[in-house]
Amino acid sequence: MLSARALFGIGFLVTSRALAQSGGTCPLSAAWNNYKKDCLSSRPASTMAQTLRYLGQEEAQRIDEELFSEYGFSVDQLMELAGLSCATAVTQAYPLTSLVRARPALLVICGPGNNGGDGLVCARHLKLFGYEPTILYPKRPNKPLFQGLTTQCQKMEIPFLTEMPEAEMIDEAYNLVIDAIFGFSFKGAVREPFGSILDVLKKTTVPIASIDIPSGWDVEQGSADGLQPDMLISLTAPKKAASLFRGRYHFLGGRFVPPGLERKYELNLPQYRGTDCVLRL
Ligand SMILES: NC(=O)C1=CN([C@@H]2O[C@H](COP(=O)(O)OP(=O)(O)OC[C@H]3O[C@@H](n4cnc5c(N)ncnc54)[C@H](OP(=O)(O)O)[C@@H]3O)[C@@H](O)[C@H]2O)[C@@H](O)CC1
Ligand SMILES: [K+]
Repeated sequence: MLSARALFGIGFLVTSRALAQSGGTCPLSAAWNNYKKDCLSSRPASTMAQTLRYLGQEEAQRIDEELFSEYGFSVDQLMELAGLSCATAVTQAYPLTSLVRARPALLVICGPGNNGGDGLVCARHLKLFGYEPTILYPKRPNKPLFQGLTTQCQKMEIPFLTEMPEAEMIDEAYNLVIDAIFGFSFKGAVREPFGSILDVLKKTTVPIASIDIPSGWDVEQGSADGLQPDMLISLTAPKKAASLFRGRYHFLGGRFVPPGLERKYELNLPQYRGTDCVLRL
């Protein structure tokens, strides 16, 4: 038997196009809207917010290493789950029907490490979900993992830009920028070409969704004059700087933490709902 959520999903897909054209409403879309509203408005109890651990940089890196060394995961496995979480969170915060541009165009900016890899996976899933991502990937590591992810995006017919557009052009063409430039290994002053890219992003008015950490922020201290994203998707557990996030949507994703690891680091992760891979914090 199909779950209520699955029925809502099917109904949403079938009816959204017709409703967009007619401007009408129907009980099914009203039910879906209620479900969505419920997801978006369900903030955790204050006790949960108090106990969820916000990780320091070294701790986040240690957890990452343990997932691979002691728990037997591979990077591409966790990256796939992380990127899928990010794409799913984007669909919840910015559903196709809510986008202001005629085309559901998004710009995904990918950095040189695993955060950039999450961005490539996220872009691929967003394309499957009906969005039109375009990728900027200026510094590509010479490793099979990233080459494979790039090929997959190319085969999904996702265009790649050769240079960063001007801020005005981004505001005109895209509904959202996905910031997959730096994650929890970022340190020190930003080096080129990412300094110029972040300068342009700071001038844009289009919402920014940051994966794991707003890029350019110190992982623990944040950055007063840095990016101010509208959305943050914290992976595994939020990092300390996430307590300074002031945007509208903070999601937790990366539902892959084994119980022993959660206990060891006292992560106190909140309960995800049902089979969801993301949770709004
Ligand atoms: N366990 C989890 O939760 C999982 C985490 N995952 C994801 O991995 C992310 C962490 O990935 P990561 O460790 O590869 O590092 P990341 O932050 O992408 O950047 C490293 C790159 O940035 C560069 N760089 C650094 N500082 C710089 C500067 N100042 N200016 C310019 N460049 C600078 C640095 O260059 P280098 O120092 O090597 O020259 C290197 O190339 C994490 O946030 C999450 O998104 C998932 O994929 C899987 C499960
Ligand atoms: K980021």
